[in-house]
Amino acid sequence: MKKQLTIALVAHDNRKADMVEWAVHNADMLSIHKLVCTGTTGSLIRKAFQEKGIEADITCMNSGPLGGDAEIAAMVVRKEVNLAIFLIDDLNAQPHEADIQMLLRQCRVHNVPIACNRYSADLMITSTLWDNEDYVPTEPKYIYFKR
Ligand SMILES: O=C(CO)COP(=O)(O)O
Repeated sequence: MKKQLTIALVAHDNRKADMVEWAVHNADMLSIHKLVCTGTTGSLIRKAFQEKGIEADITCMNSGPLGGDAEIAAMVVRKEVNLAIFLIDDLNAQPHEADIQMLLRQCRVHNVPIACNRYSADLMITSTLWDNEDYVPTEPKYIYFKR
C-alpha cells in the first residue's frame, strides 16, 4: 500500500491478546501507517513491537473506560481516522458501553470502515481500494421522513 493511513486500534481486555498477535503478524504493513490506540491497547502493541525491534508511529489516547473511545470517536468526526479495528468483548458488559456505541456509531455516520473481528481486519487492510485514485467512497445518504 502506498497511501499512509491513520488506523485506530482498540481492544477490550479479553481481546487484547488477539489484537497484539494480529498487530505483530501485520507489523510490516502497520509500521508504514500512523496508529492511534486507546491507552492500554496501544501500550501493549508498543511493547510487543519494541520486543521485536519493530518501529511504528503509535499514539496512545486515554484508556477506553476513561475516555479513549470518545477521543477516537472525536477523531473520526474530524475525518482524522481512515480505518478502525475494534476487537470488542461481546461476552462481557463494559462500564463505558455508551462510549463504545458512540465510537461504532460515529464510524457508521462518517463512513469510516470499522472491523470488529480479525477476518474483517485482514480483508480491510489488504484492500486495493486504498490506492485506487478512481475510487471515491459513497457517503451514506440519510433521508429524513417527516412523521
Ligand atoms: O476499553 C477499551 C475500548 O472500549 C479499550 O481501552 P484500553 O485499550 O485502554 O484497555
